[in-house]
Amino acid sequence: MIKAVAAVHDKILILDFGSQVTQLIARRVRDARVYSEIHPYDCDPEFIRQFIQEQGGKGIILSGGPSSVTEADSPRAPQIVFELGVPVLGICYGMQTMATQLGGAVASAESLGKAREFGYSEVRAHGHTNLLKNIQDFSTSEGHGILKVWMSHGDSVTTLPPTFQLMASTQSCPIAGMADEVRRFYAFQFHPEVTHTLQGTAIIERFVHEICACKPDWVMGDYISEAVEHIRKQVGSDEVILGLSGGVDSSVAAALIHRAIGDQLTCVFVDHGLLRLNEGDMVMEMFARNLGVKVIRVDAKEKFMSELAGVADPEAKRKIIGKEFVEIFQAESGKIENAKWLAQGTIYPDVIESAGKGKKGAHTIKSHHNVGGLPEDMHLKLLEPLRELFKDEVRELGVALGLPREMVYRHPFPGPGLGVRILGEVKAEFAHLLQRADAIFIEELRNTVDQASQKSWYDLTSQAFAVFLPVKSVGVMGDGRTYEYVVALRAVQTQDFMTAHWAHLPYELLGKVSNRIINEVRGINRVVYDISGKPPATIEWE
Ligand SMILES: Nc1ncnc2c1ncn2[C@@H]1O[C@H](COP(=O)(O)OP(=O)(O)OP(=O)(O)O)[C@@H](O)[C@H]1O
Ligand SMILES: O=c1[nH]c(=O)c2[nH+]cn([C@@H]3O[C@H](COP(=O)(O)O)[C@@H](O)[C@H]3O)c2[nH]1
Ligand SMILES: NC(=O)CC[C@H](N)C(=O)O
Ligand SMILES: [Mg+2]
Repeated sequence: MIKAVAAVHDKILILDFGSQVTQLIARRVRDARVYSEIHPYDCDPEFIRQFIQEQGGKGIILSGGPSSVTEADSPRAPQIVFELGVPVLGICYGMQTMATQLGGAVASAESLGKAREFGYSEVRAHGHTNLLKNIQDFSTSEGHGILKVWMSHGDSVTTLPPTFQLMASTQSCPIAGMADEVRRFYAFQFHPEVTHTLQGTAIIERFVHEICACKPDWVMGDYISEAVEHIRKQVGSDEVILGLSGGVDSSVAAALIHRAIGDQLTCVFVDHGLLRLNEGDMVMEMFARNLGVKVIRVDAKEKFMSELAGVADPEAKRKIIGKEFVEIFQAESGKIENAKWLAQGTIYPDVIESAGKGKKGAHTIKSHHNVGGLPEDMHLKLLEPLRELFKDEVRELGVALGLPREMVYRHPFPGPGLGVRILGEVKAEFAHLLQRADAIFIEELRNTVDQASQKSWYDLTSQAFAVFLPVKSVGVMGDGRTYEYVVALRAVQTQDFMTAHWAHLPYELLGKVSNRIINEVRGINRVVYDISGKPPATIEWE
């Protein structure tokens, strides 16, 4: 979250022990319209004291994490967390360290002779703590409340700390929740922050609104004014270059930064030859019309194509594209006096999927060009005001900033563009074929309205595009033999782009798109539809 926040909001401190889903805790707290900040578990105790006693902090949440409290030197919460008199919620590792620090005991699955527990579980909610009262998914014939939750742990609390009572249990995890209602310390072994825990939002809302007594007063309008103030402080009188793609994120970042620093911002739009059909002209036109921001268009088609020639490996291509982008940004910044910052529309999913930097044990799925690909010696400082937001929040912010709906609700388009949609080696010839096939697909999605919802299939899908497969297959057209390339269509539905379903497009629509592509794009004689979800596939093919 933006750190320079006025003390007027009630807020929650989240201490991060390195979980993959810590951001989701902040997300759920934000959904409850309460401001929160994430800080590392080992931050200065004096910072924590000030946060709580001087800046409106009303409660603390301890995240999960990959360590095991049973190991020597594993992380602990600063003791002050338990001494400030505010409510504390421990989640998974957060529960385990709370138990350990307050006099309970934790053991590993191995030492207990049990299996580790990952995924769906049903938890019995015991007693009537203030946190869980009347929150349940269903109740059993004996009248026990049951919560459907998501678990991900090896260790478990085996002895409650003195003064704690049992709050939840499962067969395999007898202490799945614990509470000390006098001190208002609560903890769960399961993860209330993930959407698979159906009552998770209700639990987090109960914690922040009722247990911590935070006012639900955090809205996008505040986000804007606080982000604006923060950007002004950070940038001072420096000039800022922003990588503008015409996509949602960089457009919203541009509007936000422009609101903060006006003409100190110059946007750089790179045409790398791997954009959608006519995209370059459209982006320039859209910006001139809507934003009143300075935009420079850089034609780098030849440079990108020559650097990519002969390279087939997806990660290698991504790294080259990332490097070329930065070189252009550096070169452009050299032309502007006092340009010291590179702004990008990086959002939270880019950050997690790319590297999970600073997160022990996190895997790199793919290097998003704007995160993994930046060189060490870049002389520009990074300004990324959307780095902790999810896509739907970025859209909400865009609307609040007054951007037109057509811009804010466009499907995302990856920075490396068709470079990761032409499998293997990128060639200009393939890019031309793909641009036309893709444009037909998008046009038909826009023009086909679903009767039930009265929405177009473009609006009913989160992202849709064509992929070029560099394999040839045999066909017959006009009695003649063809031997040409294949295009795959991809359309997905997703909320946060972290997981996605393939879209069940109507057969008639798919049929029409296939017909048009094969008839109109000479060089393609076969169209297939991708029916893989994410996971196990990803949205893009590379
Ligand atoms: N052609 C481009 N020219 C300049 N900068 C770009 C270009 N493509 C991507 N970028 C930079 O990389 C960032 C990440 O790209 P990404 O595609 O994730 O976001 P976006 O294009 O702003 O939004 P969307 O996700 O809706 O496509 C952008 O915010 C932008 O700063
Ligand atoms: O700006 C970007 N630079 C990249 O390098 C990149 N790779 C994937 N994407 C977009 O991220 C979302 C998730 O995509 P994946 O499921 O393929 O990882 C989808 O929306 C993808 O289009 C990128 N965006
Ligand atoms: N998700 C977590 O916080 C896991 C905590 C701890 N590493 C365990 O396996 O039990
Ligand atoms: Mg984009």
